[in-house]
Amino acid sequence: MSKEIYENPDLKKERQNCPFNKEEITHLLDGGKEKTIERKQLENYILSDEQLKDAVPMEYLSHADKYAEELRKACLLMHKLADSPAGQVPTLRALMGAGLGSAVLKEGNPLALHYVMFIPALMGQGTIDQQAKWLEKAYNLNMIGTYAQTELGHGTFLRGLETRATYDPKTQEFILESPSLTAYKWWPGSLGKTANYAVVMAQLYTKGKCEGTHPFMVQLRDEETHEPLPGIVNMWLNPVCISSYIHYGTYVKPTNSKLSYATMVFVRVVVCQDVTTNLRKAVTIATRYSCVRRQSELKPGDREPQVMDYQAQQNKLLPPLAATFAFQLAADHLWNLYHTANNNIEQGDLELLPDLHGLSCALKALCSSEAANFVEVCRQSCGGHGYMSCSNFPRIYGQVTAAETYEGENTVLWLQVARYLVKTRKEQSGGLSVKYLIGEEKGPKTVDTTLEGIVKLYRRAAVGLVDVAIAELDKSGRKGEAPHDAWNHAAVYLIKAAQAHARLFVVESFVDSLKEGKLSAPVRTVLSQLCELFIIYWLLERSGDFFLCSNLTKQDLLLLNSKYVELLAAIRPQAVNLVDSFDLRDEVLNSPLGCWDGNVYQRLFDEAAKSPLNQSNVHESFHKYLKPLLKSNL
Ligand SMILES: CCCCC/C=C\C/C=C\C/C=C\CCC(=O)SCCNC(=O)CCNC(=O)[C@H](O)C(C)(C)COP(=O)(O)OP(=O)(O)OC[C@H]1O[C@@H](n2cnc3c(N)ncnc32)[C@H](O)[C@@H]1OP(=O)(O)O
Ligand SMILES: Cc1cc2nc3c(=O)[nH]c(=O)nc-3n(C[C@H](O)[C@H](O)[C@H](O)COP(=O)(O)OP(=O)(O)OC[C@H]3O[C@@H](n4cnc5c(N)ncnc54)[C@H](O)[C@@H]3O)c2cc1C
Repeated sequence: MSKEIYENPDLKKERQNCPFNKEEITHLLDGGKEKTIERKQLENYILSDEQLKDAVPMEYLSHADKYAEELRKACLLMHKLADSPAGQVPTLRALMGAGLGSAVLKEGNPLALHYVMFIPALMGQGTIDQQAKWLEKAYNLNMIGTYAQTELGHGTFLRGLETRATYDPKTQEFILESPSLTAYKWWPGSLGKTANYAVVMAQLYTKGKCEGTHPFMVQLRDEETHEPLPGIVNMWLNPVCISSYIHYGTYVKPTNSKLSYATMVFVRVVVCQDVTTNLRKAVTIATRYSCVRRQSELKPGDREPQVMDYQAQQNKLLPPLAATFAFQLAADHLWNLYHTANNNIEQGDLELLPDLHGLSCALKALCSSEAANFVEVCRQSCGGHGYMSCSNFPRIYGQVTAAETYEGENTVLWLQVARYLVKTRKEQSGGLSVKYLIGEEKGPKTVDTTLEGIVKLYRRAAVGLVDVAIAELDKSGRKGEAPHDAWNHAAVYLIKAAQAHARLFVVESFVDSLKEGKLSAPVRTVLSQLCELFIIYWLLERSGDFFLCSNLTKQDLLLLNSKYVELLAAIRPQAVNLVDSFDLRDEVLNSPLGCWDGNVYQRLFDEAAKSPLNQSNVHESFHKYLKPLLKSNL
C-alpha cells in the first residue's frame, strides 16, 4: 500500500484553488518549459546519487574533514559531468552557484573559482595561442586554477597591488615577486590547498616602467605531487603574461587598460543571479514556515492564527518575495547587455564598456545588499527556529553577505556608478542604459500614482539626485577644493544617486518585462500586484529621495501607503503558491522549516537528534570538568 504523503493541513489549504498556473511561473523563471524539464532531469540525476549525500551534517565535522568531504563530492560531481542529461555548460552553471550545487556542497565548491574566474580569465584575456595551450587542459581538469588578485594589503585598489612582474628581455621571462608581507595574495578561493595554477594579477614592469596591473598565468604546485613549487611563498618563477602585451621586448598598450578587469565584470553579472537564487531560498523557507507556524492570538478567544496572517509578517515577507522576481528580471536584462557588449568588444567596439561597467557595478551592489537585508528579515520572521544552523538561514546569509564584499566592495562599486553617471550627465553623451540623463526630463507637476506615474517618479529621483551630487561637486569646486577632495566630500550624495539609478533600472526591468511578456491573465495579475507592491515599497522606504526630487506630497504618500497595505492583503492568499512556483526541491532548500510538506516540528526534532551531543545522555566532559566543579564547594 502506498505510504500516505504527509502534508501539513494549513499548507494543504494554502494550495487549494490557486488562481494561476504555477508551472507557467516556473517556466518563466527557468527561461522556458524545455529549460524546466532540463533542470528537473539534472536535479534527479545529481540528487539521486547516494554517494553525494552527507553521512553526518557538515556542521559537526572538523575544518579539515569538511574540506575533504566537500572536495570528495566536488570531484565526484566532475566525474558525473560527462553523463549529465543537461550537457556540460548548464550542468556546470547549476553546480557552481546557490542552486543545485548548494544541495550537495553545503560549505562551498572547492572548484568554483576554476570555473567562475580562472577559465573566464583565460577566455577573456588570453591570446589565441594561450587559449589553445591552457583552455583544453583547464576544461579537462588536467589543471585546477584560481584567480589571485587580492593581497593582504589591497583588495579594492587594484592600482595599489604590490605583486610585481618584471620582464627580463634577456631571458624573455617575467619574474614575479611579493615584495612585502602585505603583497601576499590573500582570499583567492582554492589557493590554499586545491589549485595548482592561478591567474595572478600583478604590476607589470618593463624597461624600468610600471605598465599597471596585468594577468599572469602562474603554476603554483607540482602537477604530480601537489607540492608548492620552489620559492612559491614569496617568489614565483616562469609565469606567463596572459594576453601578452610584450611584443619582441616592447610593451604594446591595450586598447583599454580596463579590459584586464573584464573577469570581474563577468562575475558581478553572475553574482546578481546567484544572490537572487539565495533570496528565493530564504523567502520560500520563511513563507512556508509562516503558514505552518501558529502563534499568539489575533482574535480574542480564537485559535492561534498562522503568523502569515499578521500584517506585520506580510510586511516582512511579501516585499522580498516580490524582489525575487524584480532581481531575476533585472539580472536577465544585465546578462543580455553583457553578451551584447562582450560580442562588440571582441570585434574591437568598446562603446558599451562604460555602460556595462556602470550597470554591473550598480546591480551587483544593489542585489547583494538588498538580498542580504531581506534574508536577515526572513530569518527573523521565523523566530528562534530561524536562528538554528539547520534552518539554513545562517549559511544563506553568509553567502549573500559575502557577495556584498567580494567582486568589488559595494561602496566602492557605488562610487564607480556615480563616476559614470556624473560623466554621462555632464557630457550629455553615451549612457545607453541611462538615457534619462541625456534628455531634459520634465518632471510631472502633479504626481500620478499609477504604475507608469510611479516609474516616472523613480526617474525624477534618479536624475534629480545626480544633479544634487553635481551641484555639491560644483559648490566645492567654487570653494577652490581640488577635484579629489570635492569628490570625497560629495560621497554621500554620489552614493544616493548611484543607488537611485540602480533602483530605476530594476523597476523599469520589472515593469517592461510584464508589458513585453506573453503571460496568461492570472499570472499577469499576480505578477503585476507583486510589481506594484515592490515599487511602492521601495518608494516608501526611500521617500526622502522622492520628496527632494519630485512634487510628491504628504497626501500622495498616504495614498501610496494605503495602496501598499491593500496589496499585502491581496497577495497574502497566494504567498505559498508563489514560492511553490520557484520549484525549489527540499534538498536545495536544505531546511526543516521550508520543506514542501510542512512537517516542520518532526524534521526539527530529527535534525536535533543528529547532533553528536545527543548520542549519549551524559557527555564525557561532565566527569572531567563539571562534576569536579560541583564537588568543589567554591
Ligand atoms: C556561473 C554561475 C556562478 C555562480 C556563482 C556566483 C558567485 C560566486 C562566485 C565567485 C565569487 C568568489 C570570489 C570572488 C572573487 C573576487 O573577489 S576577485 C577580486 C575582486 N576585486 C575587485 O572587484 C576589486 C575592485 N576594484 C576595482 O575594480 C578597481 O580598483 C576600481 C574600484 C574599479 C578602480 O579601478 P581604477 O583602475 O583605480 O580605475 P578608476 O576608478 O581610476 O577609473 C578609471 C576609469 O576606468 C573605468 N573602469 C574601472 N573599472 C572598469 C571595468 N571593470 N570595466 C570598464 N571600465 C572600468 C572607470 O569607469 C573610469 O572610467 P572614466 O571614463 O575615466 O570615468
Ligand atoms: C568570500 C570571499 C571570497 C573572495 N574570493 C576572492 C578571490 O577568489 N580572489 C581574489 O582576488 N579576491 C577574493 N576576495 C577578496 C575580495 O575581492 C576583496 O575583499 C574585496 O575586493 C574588498 O577589498 P578589500 O578587502 O581590500 O576591502 P577594502 O577596500 O579595504 O574595504 C575596507 C573599507 O574601505 C572602504 N573603501 C575602500 N576604498 C574606498 C574608496 N575609494 N572610497 C570609499 N571607501 C573606500 C570600503 O568601502 C570598506 O568600507 C574574496 C573575498 C571574500 C569575502
